[in-house]
Amino acid sequence: MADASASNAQTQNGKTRKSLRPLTRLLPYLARHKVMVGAAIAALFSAALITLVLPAAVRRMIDYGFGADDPALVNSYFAVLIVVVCALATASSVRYFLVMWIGERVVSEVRSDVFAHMTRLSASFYDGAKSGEILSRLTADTTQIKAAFGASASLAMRNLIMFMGAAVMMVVTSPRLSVIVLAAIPVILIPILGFGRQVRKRSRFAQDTLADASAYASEMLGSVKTLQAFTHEDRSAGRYAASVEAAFQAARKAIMARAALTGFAIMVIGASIVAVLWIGASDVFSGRITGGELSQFLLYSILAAGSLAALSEVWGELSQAAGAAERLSELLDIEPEIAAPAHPVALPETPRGAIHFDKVSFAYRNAEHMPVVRDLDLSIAPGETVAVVGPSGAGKSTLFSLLMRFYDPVSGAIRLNGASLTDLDPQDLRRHIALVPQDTAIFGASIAENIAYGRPEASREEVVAAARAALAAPFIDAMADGYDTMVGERGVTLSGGQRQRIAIARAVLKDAPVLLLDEATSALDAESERLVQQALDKLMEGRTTLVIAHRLATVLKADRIVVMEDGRIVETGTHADLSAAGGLYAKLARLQFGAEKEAAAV
Ligand SMILES: Nc1ncnc2c1ncn2[C@@H]1O[C@H](COP(=O)(O)OP(=O)(O)OP(=O)(O)O)[C@@H](O)[C@H]1O
Repeated sequence: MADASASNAQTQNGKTRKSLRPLTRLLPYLARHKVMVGAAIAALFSAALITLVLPAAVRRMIDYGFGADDPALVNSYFAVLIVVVCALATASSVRYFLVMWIGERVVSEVRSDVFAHMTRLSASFYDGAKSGEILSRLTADTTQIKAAFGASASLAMRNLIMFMGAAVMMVVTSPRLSVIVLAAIPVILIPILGFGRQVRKRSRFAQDTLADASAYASEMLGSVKTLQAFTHEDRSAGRYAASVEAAFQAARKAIMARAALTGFAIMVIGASIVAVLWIGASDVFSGRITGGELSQFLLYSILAAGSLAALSEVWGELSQAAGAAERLSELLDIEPEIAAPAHPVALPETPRGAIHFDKVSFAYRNAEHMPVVRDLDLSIAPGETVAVVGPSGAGKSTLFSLLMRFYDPVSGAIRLNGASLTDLDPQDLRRHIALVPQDTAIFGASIAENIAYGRPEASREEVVAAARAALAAPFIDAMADGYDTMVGERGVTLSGGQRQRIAIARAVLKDAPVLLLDEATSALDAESERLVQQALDKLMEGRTTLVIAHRLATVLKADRIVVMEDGRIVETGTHADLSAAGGLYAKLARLQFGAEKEAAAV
């Protein structure tokens, strides 16, 4: 799989980038707005053509208007000029509106598509990706594309039309002088292409560096308390500054290449204009052309030169946007590993869930040589509660991930209600499972919205009922705005016990037949733990429950205890059986629950 950082490295060597071709990826977005694009092109053509009329009008004024010594004629020329100027103003403003509209429209659709795509990528992609870097692609790269599709593309087209029109008119006005000017064009164009490649390479590098810096910033700001606790302020600031500096240096090089390109273009163009004036002036003296014709020619050559200079700048910008489009394409090209099959089986509905692990083996992709689950067989009857215990790193949470189909087993099969998970639509599967994780994700929204995450269409009454069932209602009612209280980003304003009860309320609302509980006791005081335990007991009633158990109360209540070690099930039975057997469970129970027993005895 091409993870984000690996693909950076792959494209940084420049092999895959030679042209503006990545921009073609965006053409389907333009195709959705054919009318606006057509109107923009029409406005663009009109504005360019009107501009091309101006020098001819000036020439007629000089040669006939002033020469004819007829004020009425001069007046009519000026009147026509005003009309031309009005038409130019209208066409230009319409062009500006349409072109900018298209830029904004396309980029908002690209952003939505990239985000939607990212939400579907599998867990294994995120194991190796940096969310900050992806965020940078979503914002910085799309902004560059907006510039390209808005201003730059229209500038390019306008200047191309202007250049071609002006060049034709130059030849019409004076073929002799045109030869001098047109001879300079290849001298300008060839270096432009060379510089363009340089700019593209360097700006891609600048964007990549910036994305790395963003990834670092978002990670550090996300755990700012740890950062401050270890007094890493200066070190982190230094590291970020160094990344930003590297991005600046890369950008500086890109700017230098562009500056050199602009200077070079202006020099060659200016020199050829001076040469034209020189020769043209002597032609006027010798009567080969009129003063008006020379003015007209000069205006056209200035237009042509201006367009060419603008084109060289636009080429740089479009190249930058091509780099950005390429980075986004890389993201869009990553296929989710876990996807619904072409013809997903509908999950057989039974009141509760029956789960089968059949010779399941699994290793994480980034540690393929280290199987985390080995040849595991486990059947859980509908409505049964199975407690999974085992030392840290035994593979307990991985079992949950496999059941939610965040990953697929390397071998073996997992079945829910008799259907293999790989035959199901993952969304259908996950609708049947409620997960209460160890570390609950709380979002920067209201308490009610956070609970409704379990079932977004739930009514306020249902949310309140779920909060009551999860014993979260008392602390929510005590808050200033009750269910409308906004919690800080990632729920920083809630305590550990409160967060867990919100997670339980979500699961209550989801009302799924299978419940996966990852117990966490470390964050809770005795009172909160009692409340959380009561809420969980209620939630487990009548559901098939798989619980990673850390509490004695849970294992005592479970129908069966499964003991895992090194990805294998090493013991199965009840608390009494396993304690008597004197194996791993007896040892774990002594260590883990011994203190609880003593506390209970006091
Ligand atoms: N995303 C991942 N990528 C690579 N390895 C992982 C990943 N998640 C977990 N592991 C590894 O898999 C092994 C099992 O982890 P798992 O979280 O399933 O254990 P656990 O029994 O739930 O442990 P704990 O009780 O400490 O939560 C560990 O060695 C861990 O390092």
